[in-house]
Amino acid sequence: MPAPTSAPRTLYDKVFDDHVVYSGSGDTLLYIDRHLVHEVTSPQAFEGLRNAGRKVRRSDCTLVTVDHNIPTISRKNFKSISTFIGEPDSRAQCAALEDNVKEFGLTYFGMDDKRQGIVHIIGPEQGFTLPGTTVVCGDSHTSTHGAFGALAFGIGTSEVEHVLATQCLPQAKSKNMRISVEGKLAEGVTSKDIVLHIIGIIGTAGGTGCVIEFAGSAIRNLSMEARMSICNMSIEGGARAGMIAPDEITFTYLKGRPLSPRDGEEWDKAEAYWRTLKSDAGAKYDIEVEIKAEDIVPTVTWGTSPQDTVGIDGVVPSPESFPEAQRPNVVRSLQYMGLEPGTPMDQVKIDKAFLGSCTNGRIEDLRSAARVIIASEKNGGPSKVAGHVEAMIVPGSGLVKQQAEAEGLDVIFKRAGFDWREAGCSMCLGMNPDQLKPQERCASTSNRNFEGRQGAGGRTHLMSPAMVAAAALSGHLVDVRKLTGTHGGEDGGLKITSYSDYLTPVTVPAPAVEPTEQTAQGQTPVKAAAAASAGLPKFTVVKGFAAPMWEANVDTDKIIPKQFLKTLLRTGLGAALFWPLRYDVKTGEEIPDFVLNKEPYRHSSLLVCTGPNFGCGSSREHAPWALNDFGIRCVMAPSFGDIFKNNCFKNGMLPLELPQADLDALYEDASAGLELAVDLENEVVVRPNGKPAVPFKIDAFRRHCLLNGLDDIGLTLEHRAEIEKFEEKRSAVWPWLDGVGYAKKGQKVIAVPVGGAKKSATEW
Ligand SMILES: CC(C)[C@H](C(=O)O)[C@@H](O)C(=O)O
Ligand code: SF4
Repeated sequence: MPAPTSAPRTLYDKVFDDHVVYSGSGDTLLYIDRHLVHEVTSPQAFEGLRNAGRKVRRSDCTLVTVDHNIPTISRKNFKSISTFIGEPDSRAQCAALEDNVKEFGLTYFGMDDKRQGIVHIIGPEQGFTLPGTTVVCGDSHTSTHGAFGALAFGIGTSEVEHVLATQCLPQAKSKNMRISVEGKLAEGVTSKDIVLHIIGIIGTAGGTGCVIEFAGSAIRNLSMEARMSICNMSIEGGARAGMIAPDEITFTYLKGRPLSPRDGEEWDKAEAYWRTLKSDAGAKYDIEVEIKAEDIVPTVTWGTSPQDTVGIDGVVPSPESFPEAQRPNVVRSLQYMGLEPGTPMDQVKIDKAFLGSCTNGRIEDLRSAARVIIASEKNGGPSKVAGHVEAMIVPGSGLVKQQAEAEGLDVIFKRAGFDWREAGCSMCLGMNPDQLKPQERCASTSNRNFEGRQGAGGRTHLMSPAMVAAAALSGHLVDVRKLTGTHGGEDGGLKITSYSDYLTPVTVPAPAVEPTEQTAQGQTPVKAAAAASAGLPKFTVVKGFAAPMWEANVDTDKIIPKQFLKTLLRTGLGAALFWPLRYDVKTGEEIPDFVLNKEPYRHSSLLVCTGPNFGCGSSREHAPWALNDFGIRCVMAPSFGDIFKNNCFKNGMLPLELPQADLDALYEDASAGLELAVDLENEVVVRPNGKPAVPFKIDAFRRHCLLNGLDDIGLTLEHRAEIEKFEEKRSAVWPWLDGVGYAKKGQKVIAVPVGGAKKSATEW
């Protein structure tokens, strides 16, 4: 551990420092307290463990569920995944997860368990997510958990394997960014509007390389649910993570949760530590953004990037209102969205409404939508979902559903014509049967409006749960305040009446299951023989044609869309690389103009993109796998999405950041069909015809690993002694972090009943 410094530190600095296992010339090795696992990004990781003969180091700190692939229809007749999930690839992925949790002995909330839900909803709900912890998941929206003052970030599948095997991750320190939102929110404005407004200002690359701390009075006044919605979308702002300092609101939320520290001495000790988790006065931030709460109005998106935001009182923008370089993107977005510049946003008609996802699938989100329905009815507005609209409400977890039903919210929704579903990711991503049809337009509480995100050709407008409810009732996007009235009041007029005026709220009884002690340490010793590196192809010189691209913010949904994430393999994705740009959605034919469909670029081994933020969005390692499988081993761009960049390194690929002028020159060479050579040994890109080479510098440790094809799990395991020492200290200083789980004392892990044969002893 480094000696604590006396210089003022940020919240992020503090949590980072408290998890340093080892700090050498390369990356720092960080200890990971909590690992959440879902079915999409884990099969190849478990396979990797199996192949290397490795075990899961801390099953007591690992929590697993299914969420992305599962249907959200009634589970009344649920017997098993294999009979319930119709789509073969989805079924296979979920079945693989169930086999893996059995084989590796992990705590799993399956479809017959009320605690199942979207991975980012269940962690906080269970008290698995705690202040001051490091939390990871093979999923970009792991940033959600930062709402508790945790350092929580998305990782790729290779890193999932790394954490399973070692409970550690090599990490470089990110920059500190603070976004302060001061003042009082206007009526009808919610945390979703805050975060959409922020992303509209900073852009989807605004937080690249940073951990954002959200601060200011408007943030401090938010509930935990609202804070989670904000941190959730830090990733849409390009950041590695978002954090909010824990306070009384956090402690009250956590008290009594199944995996929270136990009341009494343990809780007191934990709370005393948590109270130290705030930025010191005078702490330095690399970037500061200040936002006035009163400037924020109910906000919606008009385009195909989360930064394409506009107030509901605004109009669809025209390409001319953007800097010239951005215009082609804007034109493409408008075309995709089927929108005419100048159209008032509140005249945009919708076909579907979706309330759910890890951004807004929590109980408060459902309450907020229910209030709008009641208020509208009271004010003589629409009380039923518009005739041409299909609207669905998908609780984020079985427990959210149970709570909502206890409060009678389901009755309000069903009476108004909303479809009331079971927990899952649902239409946020459309990896399951809930999807938009081509050109269908959806008002959605999710977090991404990328092309094809909710279904091929589907059109997504992001907004708050209150705004989605209002749009569903009105049949078009609308200012929620038109339905609720503008009565003022503490929560922006949305509490003009309460659902409880209609129905008696019932509180769901506290969980019966107590967290129990568990033999965490040493239960999964790593065999020395197994620690040997699995090895990667060496990266020395890669020479060949370079595909030229100019687009900004090429997101991973574009590199490899959701329908290809159901594979259990790392290979075979090359044919689907850039699917939405490469093939016609309707006919499946190649689009002749797309670069990879032209000669000589069908044989590219390099890619030059002049637009920034390549690989932003989701954590899917499928993106570098697809590039690799196609034959592209190096992407050159001005900047990269953080998780994508890491994922490339983990696959022996080089994401090369270069200055704009150099990229422009390389783009020209590439466009002329000339070959380039990336020479890592000498750190130069060699250009054709004797043109001056482009020099570059990459981190020495990364370079060493690439040149030698080193698998960094093996490298981490060389620090076994330091890891064990850290674990000893962790048990002494933060004892509440050990032995979480649902096992009875003496039992190593819970036996998970897969397929509903018998109820888990831990069901509550
Ligand atoms: C499937 C997963 C890799 C992905 C993510 O990382 O975000 C998904 O949750 C998403 O929202 O796109
Ligand atoms: S963003 Fe959507 S798909 Fe991704 S984890 Fe959240 S709900 Fe699931």
